[in-house]
Amino acid sequence: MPVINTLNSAVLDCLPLLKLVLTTSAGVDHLNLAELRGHGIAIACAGNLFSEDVADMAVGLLIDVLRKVSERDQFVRQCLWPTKPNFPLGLKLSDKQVGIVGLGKIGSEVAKRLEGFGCRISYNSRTKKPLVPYSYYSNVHELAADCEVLIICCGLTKETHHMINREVMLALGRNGVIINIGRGPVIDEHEMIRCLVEGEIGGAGLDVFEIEPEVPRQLFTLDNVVLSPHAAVTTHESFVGMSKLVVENLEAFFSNKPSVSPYMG
Ligand SMILES: O=CC(=O)O
Repeated sequence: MPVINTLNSAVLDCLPLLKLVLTTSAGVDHLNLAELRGHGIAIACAGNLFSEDVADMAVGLLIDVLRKVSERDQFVRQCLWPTKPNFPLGLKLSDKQVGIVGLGKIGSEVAKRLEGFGCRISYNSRTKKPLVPYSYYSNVHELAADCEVLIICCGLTKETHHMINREVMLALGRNGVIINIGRGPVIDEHEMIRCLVEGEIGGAGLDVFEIEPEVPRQLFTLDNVVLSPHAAVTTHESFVGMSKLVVENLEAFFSNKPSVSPYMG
């Protein structure tokens, strides 16, 4: 798994006084956690600060793909409405069987929202959550086979890298939709593009990509794909919250108190 890890052991060896790494992201896949912990360095992150915004974005992308919002927008802007009134039909969101990959805070917020839309929810995660009412699948392939939509909410680790592979996408099927607001490399992007081009899956809403900010040009040509530049967290409110959280973490650190949002993974 390619990780741009600027805080490698050579750099950390030159920083013997470093005691805290404070990242403004919720994901920590850009950090070598074992290395930092080995050097006795604490890690603080955005914690759950962005979860609601990211969940909103997941639902927004899903509605966009199913109801062709961006595609219809282009249709109107390109003045095609008067000449071509029969725009292809969209798909209904209510009653969809939705599989959530990663039922942490973001996944749970997505589930909560989609329950409100009348969707049926199931999920895959490392372990079954004792208190949730949704069906649990220990195997993401089986989850995909039983769902019409897969929403990728998990973080990127060695275990989740390319977890959504060709077989999983084929199991999701020709009408299946993938939404990714987790991390690009959780999906085998090359295979996803092949599946989209060949009609082996129905569509995708993507906020994250394998090698950002490079987005494969083939995706630009596909009407059943909605693209966003890793922007799920970018609300005014989340940025104000993040500024506050950074200050709180620094104040805690310099007062010898525990981090306000320690990375617990
Ligand atoms: O992707 C955004 C984050 O991890 O905060």
